[in-house]
Order: sequence, then C-alpha cells, then structure tokens
Amino acid sequence: MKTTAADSRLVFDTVSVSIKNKDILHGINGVANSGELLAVMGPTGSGKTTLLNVIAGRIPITRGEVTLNGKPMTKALRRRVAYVLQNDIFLSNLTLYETLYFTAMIRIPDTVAHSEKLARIDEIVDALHIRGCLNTIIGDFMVRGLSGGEKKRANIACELLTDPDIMLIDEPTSGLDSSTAHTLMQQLKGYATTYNKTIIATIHQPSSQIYHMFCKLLLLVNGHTAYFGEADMALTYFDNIGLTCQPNYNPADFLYSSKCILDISTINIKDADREDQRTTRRWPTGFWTQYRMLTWRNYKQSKGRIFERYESAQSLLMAIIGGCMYFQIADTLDTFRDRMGAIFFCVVYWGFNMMLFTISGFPGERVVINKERRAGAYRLSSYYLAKISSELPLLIIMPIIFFSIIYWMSMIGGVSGFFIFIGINLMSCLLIQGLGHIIGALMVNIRHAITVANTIMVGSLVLAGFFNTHFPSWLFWAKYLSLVHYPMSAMVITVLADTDPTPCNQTTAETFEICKTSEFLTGKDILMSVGIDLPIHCYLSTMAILIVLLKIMGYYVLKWKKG
Ligand SMILES: Nc1ncnc2c1ncn2[C@@H]1O[C@H](COP(=O)(O)OP(=O)(O)OP(=O)(O)O)[C@@H](O)[C@H]1O
Repeated sequence: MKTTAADSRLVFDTVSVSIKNKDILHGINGVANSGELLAVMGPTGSGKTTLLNVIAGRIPITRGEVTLNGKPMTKALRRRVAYVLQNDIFLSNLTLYETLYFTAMIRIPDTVAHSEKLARIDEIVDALHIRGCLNTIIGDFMVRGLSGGEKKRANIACELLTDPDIMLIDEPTSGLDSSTAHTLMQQLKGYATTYNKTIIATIHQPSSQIYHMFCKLLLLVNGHTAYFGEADMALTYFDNIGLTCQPNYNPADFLYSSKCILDISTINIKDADREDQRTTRRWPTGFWTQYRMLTWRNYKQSKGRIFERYESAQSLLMAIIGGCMYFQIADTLDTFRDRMGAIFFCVVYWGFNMMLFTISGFPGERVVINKERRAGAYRLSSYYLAKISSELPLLIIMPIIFFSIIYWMSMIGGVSGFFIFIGINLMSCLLIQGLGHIIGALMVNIRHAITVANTIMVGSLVLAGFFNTHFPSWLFWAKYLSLVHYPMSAMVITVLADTDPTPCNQTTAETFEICKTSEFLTGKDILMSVGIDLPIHCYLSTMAILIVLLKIMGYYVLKWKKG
C-alpha cells in the first residue's frame, strides 16, 4: 500500500527563468513541506506551469536553485517527484484499466508483490471515483473514449500509483465540474496529510471551499511573487497593505480581482529538517518487467491499427486483384515479365504500406514515451526492443496472407519456392520497417516524414533498374542504393534461375542481346539483362545486415531525439 513519506522540505530559492531572452520568472521564493498542499495561483501567463517545470527539472534555471532537504535537486532526487501535466497524455487504444495496470506493473518496484500492485490500483480507482469507466478506452479525437474529467483523474491516478513523495499537478481541476473538482482536491489534500506527502498544484480561480483546503499559497503575477505564505493569512496580508476582501467574497476571486502589486515575500527558510535516507534506484523495475509490460501494451495499442478493417479489406482485395492479373503464370522464360510484375507488386505494395504504417505510429506514441521516460519509468532499450518484437507478429500476419494469395494464384515459383518467396518478402518488410522507425523517430512533423519516406520509396523504384533498358553505365552503382533492388533481385533469381533454357525463336527473345549469337536464352541471361549480376546470397546477406544496422540506428536516433 502507500507509504508514509519521511519529512521533507522542498525549497525554491530566488528562482529566475529566462527563455529566448524573455524573463518569465523573477526570483521566486517558496517552501513546500511534507504533509502540505501548496497552491500556485496567478492569472494566465503568470508563470505557474514554468515554475512546476523548473521544480521537475524540465527547464533550466537562469538564477537561484531548487533544493530538497537542503540538497540540490539531482536526477535521483527527482525520481521521488511525480508530475501530472496539464495535458492528459495517454495511448488512445488502451482501456483505463489497461493503462493503470501497465503503470502499476512498470512503475511500482519489482519488490512489491503483484497482488499488492493490483490492490493499489483498486484503492486509487475507488478514491478517484473512476471505477465506472475502467473498461472504457482512453480514446482520441477520432474515437470517443473517456471524458475530459475522467482523463484528468486517470492522469492523477497513474501518478498516484507510483506513490510519489512529492506531486506536482498542473491544473488538476480544469475541465471538472465544481463538485468533482472539490472531491478531487479533498482526495489530494487527504493524500498529502495522511501519507505526509507534498503536493504542489497550480490552480485557476478555485471555489472558496477549495481555497480553504490549501495549506500554503504562492500567488504569481507576471512572473513575480505577489504573495507566499499560509493560505489563511493571505487576506490579512493584503488587508495590511490596503487591499481588503469583502466578507463572504471568494478569496480566490478577490486575489485575482485585486491589484496584487508585485510584493516579493521574503521567506525565512530554515535548515533542512532531516537527511533523506531513502534509496533511489535508477529504475523502479528491472529490464524484463519493463520489456514484458511494454510489449504487452504496445501490442494492445497497435493491434487496432494493424488489423484496421478497411486496411485489411484493402490488402485482401489487392491480393485477389493481383492474383487475377498474374493468374497461373506458366513456368517458362517467356513469362519472365509477368513474374517480375507479380514480385514487383508484392514488394512495392508492402513497401509503401509498411513505411506509412511505421511512420504513422510515431506521433501519438512519441508524447507518451517522452512523458514516461522523463518520469524515469523505463529504459529506452526495453521500450525499443518491446516495440520491435510486439509489432513483429502483427506486422507479418497480414503480409503473409497477402503473399500467400498472390503466390498460389499466380504460381510464380512452383510449390517448393513458396517459403522462400514469403521469407524474402518478409525480410523486405522488416527492412522498410527499420527505415520507417528511423524516419518516424527523426521527424516530428508527420507531413515531412511522409514526404521523406515517399521520396526514398519512389527513388528506390526508379534506381532499382528493372524497368530501364538503357540504364546509364556511369550510374551502375545506383541500384545498390535502392531498397527494392535487394528483395526483388533475390526473388527474381529464385523464380527464374532454374527455368529451362528456351529457344530464341520461341520467345520475345529477339530483344535479348544473347539471341544474336546464341540459339537459346537462359534464366541467367535474363537476370543479367535486368542488372541482377550477383549470387542470391549476396542480396540476402546485404538485406540481413541492413535490417540489423537500421534497427541499431533506430535506437540511437530515438536516444538522440529524446524530449
Ligand atoms: N518556451 C517558451 N518560450 C517563450 N515563452 C514562453 C515559453 N514557455 C512559456 N513562455 C511564456 O512564459 C509565460 C508564462 O507561461 P506559463 O505557461 O508558465 O504560464 P501559466 O501561468 O502556467 O499560464 P496558464 O495559466 O495559462 O497555463 C507566458 O507568457 C508564456 O508565453
């Protein structure tokens, strides 16, 4: 269950922040003790979120410092801090329960028993009154899911699960009706006092009932401290400087309406009470727990996208159309163009599909991953490995169905060639997926990412050299830059290499150079004529190396582009 936190004292001492030459915070002072609810109030744009970001270590401080029990806030100390952002960031396809389950399993340390983790979910679900929507998906702008208020509580529930000692909450009551807002603040206050936790919440114009729950108040105006101290004493303070709140008037409304001229409070910060004895591990859970839970969640999140009804129907339709177009091709050399056409169709259709699928998965995921990684929830390596492996079975099922339909309808390589055909096509999918991961991770703007991906794909088709009888000799190397060249070459070799030679006078062979000097045309002659001049193992091993290299590069790109 939840632990009672040791006494702590979080101090922000003359904190100033400038971003892009704009001064946002000007020497803010404040203290938040354990067991207290500190409210940060102020008009919009006064710097409330910036202050939370500073405490959470998300933006650098220009001057001043933030300390916990007298020690500067290091990365390790920040692991005791949970930050509930103003925006509710989740993976949309998971239900609320799945989201909480994932968070509990991955962020509550491995030392806590599974049953206790489940009990903690139960307890928080009841405390935040979200049991009724546990099986509702989170949803997004396309698919309706949790309401705004439910999402807000889900967001807080996820952070509460980790049993943090200090909670920073940006606008916990925004979007909630007054009764839900009141209950939520009551629960947060109860959490702080019962478990000796520290809560710092920014809040816009609270009701007077909520206002009286605050232990301390920090009032910001244009990035300056207008008041810091006991919330109950704020009105007395303003009364003393000639700004009097009328009886029965909501103190929060008064504070916003009164001209709280900059008056920087001087706070007497006492020495830190007690040394922090708590050990802070780098990650709450081990690699395998992270890998297992991330694989599970990623599977849940991507399943809907991979087996999307329209896209699956499109793939089946395309496979049948392709199968009809290349139906039962004879195993002779004069059909080589048809067989190359069928192979080309498979490689290109799944090349584009795989690329778009991989890239389009990033925008929704990126913000969630960044949020969780900032909170120190898991290693990048476990996330990346989980992403690759969880998508794998899902990514190959539809392509295998597609390739099987085409193969058996067209019979381009005989019965024995089926598994080789499927294998090479799947390698091609993996190759493109690897590149898609890199582009998706590199480019935040989805339109830019799609443009780059299309350029690479179309460039690969042109450079592959299969549809060009006068390929410039000085550009002979360009085909090796084409992603399409490798799988197509390998497949064309498997379907043509062993075909019986055919007399030159029985085919469209007159177009082949060899027929001017020879009576027979062989599969090898055809391969050479389309630029396939290496043995099959060269193409296959190059693809295998590229797949591994692209996966490794994808990891480093993600690492480099974090945040
Ligand atoms: N990265 C940034 N670059 C430039 N200005 C910024 C940046 N971040 C914040 N600001 C500015 O700093 C000021 C304070 O912003 P902040 O988001 O902290 O205000 P806030 O009090 O939380 O506002 P709200 O109540 O509307 O959420 C605003 O004027 C904002 O435009």
